[in-house]
Amino acid sequence: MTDRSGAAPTYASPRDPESYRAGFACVVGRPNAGKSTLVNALVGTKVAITSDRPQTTRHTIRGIVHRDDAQLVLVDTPGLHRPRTLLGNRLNELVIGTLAEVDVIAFCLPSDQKVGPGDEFIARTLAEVRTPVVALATKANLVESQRLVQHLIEIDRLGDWADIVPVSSLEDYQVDVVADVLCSHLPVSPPLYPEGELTDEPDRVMIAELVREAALEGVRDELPHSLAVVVEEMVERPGRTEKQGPLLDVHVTVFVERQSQKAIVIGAKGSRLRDVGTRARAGIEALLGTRVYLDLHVKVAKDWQRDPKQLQRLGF
Ligand SMILES: Nc1nc2c(ncn2[C@@H]2O[C@H](COP(=O)(O)OP(=O)(O)OP(=O)(O)O)[C@@H](O)[C@H]2O)c(=O)[nH]1
Repeated sequence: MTDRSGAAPTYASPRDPESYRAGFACVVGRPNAGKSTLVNALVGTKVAITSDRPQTTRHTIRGIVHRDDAQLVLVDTPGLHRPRTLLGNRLNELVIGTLAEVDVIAFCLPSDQKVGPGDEFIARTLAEVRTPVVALATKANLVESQRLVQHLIEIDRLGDWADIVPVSSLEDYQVDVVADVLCSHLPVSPPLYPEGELTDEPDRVMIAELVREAALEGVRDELPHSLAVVVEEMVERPGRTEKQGPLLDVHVTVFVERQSQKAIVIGAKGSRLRDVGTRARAGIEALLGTRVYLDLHVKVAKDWQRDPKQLQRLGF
């Protein structure tokens, strides 16, 4: 693969090629289990989008952990959940396909919640693939030690795990242990990606996620499941002087399912959409390192979650 500038990539020179490991890990768990936060803690910078609302991670986002002894490529999956709509089905197909291809799976089970039917569903799915699974008691800082022990026992009963590790991504408790354990399951291999690369997610997907995150912020209804974002076009504005500097025009469409949801996203006299645009633009400028003019449109695509044609158009 080539990097964005087109220059020849520099690969890490492993200290000991005989023992250097590299491979893929997939992070699964029910919605809100702490998957994205774990990926960010492992990689050490924000690559996946977190929110306190379930299922905000629609796309598979990779973060890459570079170590002296290993390179761990993390695949952050959408919430693995029981399919209710066609979208749910597609997501689960995507997740299962990914599970079979990776070298190790991290299964997140939040310590502040009992092991439940959602976790059992995922455990059954994991039992179908041969990939080793490391079970993680996430958000360990949220509970007393007695409750944590109980949680670890419940996890142990749930399936056949390669390891079980309690972790808190926010408190940086045992994040390094999780990295060690995941790396121990990778094959001996030269590095797969150039050093310093954190994510190979295309800019468009990251931009769409930034807009989606901004559009969801503070909305207290069922919008998360009804919102999809498409980056239609990214073009450099012609005729800019050197003094003005480059400006990138980014045209984005936010799809909602119903007219009422469109009104929520736009807000009174467009006030909310302007805020969404301002927040998202700041993130996009930070991501791309250039000034951006963000053009946001909200469109109603009726029942897009259930319509195969619409799903394809929206990139699912
Ligand atoms: N206290 C505490 N909260 C955490 C920890 N890890 C994650 N959280 C919180 O749990 C919530 C969900 O975390 P995410 O990382 O977005 O969860 P996710 O599994 O990626 O969620 P989906 O994308 O919905 O599947 C967020 O509000 C996080 O801040 C932790 O170690 N301690």
